[in-house]
Amino acid sequence: MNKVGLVGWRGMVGSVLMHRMMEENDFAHIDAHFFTTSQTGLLGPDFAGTAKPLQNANDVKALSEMDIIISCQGGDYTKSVYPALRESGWEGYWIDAASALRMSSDSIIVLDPVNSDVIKQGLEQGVKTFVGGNCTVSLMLLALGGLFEKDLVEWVSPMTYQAASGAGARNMRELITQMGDIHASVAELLNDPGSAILEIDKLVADKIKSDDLPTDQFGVPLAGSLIPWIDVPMESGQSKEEWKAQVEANKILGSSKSPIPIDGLCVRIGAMRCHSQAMTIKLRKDLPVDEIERILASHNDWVKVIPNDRDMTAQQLTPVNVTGTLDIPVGRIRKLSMGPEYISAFTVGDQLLWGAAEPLRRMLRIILD
Ligand SMILES: NC(=O)C1=CN([C@@H]2O[C@H](COP(=O)(O)OP(=O)(O)OC[C@H]3O[C@@H](n4cnc5c(N)ncnc54)[C@H](OP(=O)(O)O)[C@@H]3O)[C@@H](O)[C@H]2O)C=CC1
Ligand SMILES: N[C@@H](CC(=O)OP(=O)(O)O)C(=O)O
Repeated sequence: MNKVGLVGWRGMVGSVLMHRMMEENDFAHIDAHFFTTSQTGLLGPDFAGTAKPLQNANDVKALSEMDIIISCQGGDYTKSVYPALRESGWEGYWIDAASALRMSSDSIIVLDPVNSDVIKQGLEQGVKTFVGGNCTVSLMLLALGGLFEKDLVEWVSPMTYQAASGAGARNMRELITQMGDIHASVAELLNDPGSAILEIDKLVADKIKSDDLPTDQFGVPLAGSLIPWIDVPMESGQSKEEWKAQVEANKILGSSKSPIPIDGLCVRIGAMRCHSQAMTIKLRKDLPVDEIERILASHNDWVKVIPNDRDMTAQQLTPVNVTGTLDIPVGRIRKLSMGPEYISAFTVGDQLLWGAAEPLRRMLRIILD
């Protein structure tokens, strides 16, 4: 059985990965070894049967005994350990959730329902480094996979509505704390049906702007507000999250030599773990909406076309409906007034499942099979 080293298994992404690996019985196919950067020697988890002491995730020699390593530990860890591991002569498979190695020429960004051909070819050519894509990119490609596969997309402008989880576990906690503090500041007035809504609104606005709302993680209030900037600035004026859309999507699709333009604004909103995206798409030709829907729906097992109907949209095309599932609903598909080749679409996906953990465990199974 292949020895598989798991690093970052107790973090947020890692925990979701462990849960999915248990659901899919992945541990029955591997000899799992658990590593840590901070708890070496403590008893590890029992996902794979018997719990064993945790190994040191910075010990290159111990890592080099693995056939496959999956890391959800983050980019700093990858940057510090991966080069030393490869320099030591290790030729195993490295599967990573972090962005650090995504754009390297010797890595492949994995999203097998969309790029199984690129993955297969890479494996045949001896590629050993496989990285999960940025969450918004993977979720967009799963939703629009049918149109990309048939080369029907001239360009896409995705405008995102990204959940707090993308910024990390502490940010999720901060969002909930902000929500609670805001509610607490007007709880008495809310309980009084005769109270004036403008008074409540003023107190809420004062609370959100006040220094006592916790903002250590996001830097500014998110509850009752939004943040139209994610990640660091690029010279182009894009945020790094916006820059990733085109470069990563085209690398996944294998179209980097003549890239499809993909660009829009990325916005953090007060959702918990589902990213949503409103997309303007220019098609290469005028297609009827029902044909577009058929192409989208038949691309993979997780995409689900939601008819452009008010009630169905409000019930099904939401973070609340999608959270904790692998579903990729896509709806609001209609022609835009700019012309017959212009369509809108809206999609939602769980950014910890298809956005982070799921492509990694599927890559593991592809290597094992
Ligand atoms: N959050 C996201 O949406 C996405 C994240 N990623 C990538 O995954 C990386 C990890 O992200 P994420 O899972 O959110 O990070 P977390 O902060 O949840 O976990 C990272 C590591 O922190 C250590 N840690 C310290 N204290 C605790 C604690 N109380 N509970 C759990 N872990 C603890 C663990 O390492 P140890 O056991 O060694 O101490 C853990 O593996 C990111 O840096 C990013 O590169 C990729 C896609 C999406
Ligand atoms: N940046 C994403 C989450 C993430 O971890 O992205 P990446 O894997 O590209 O670093 C967000 O904030 O929603």
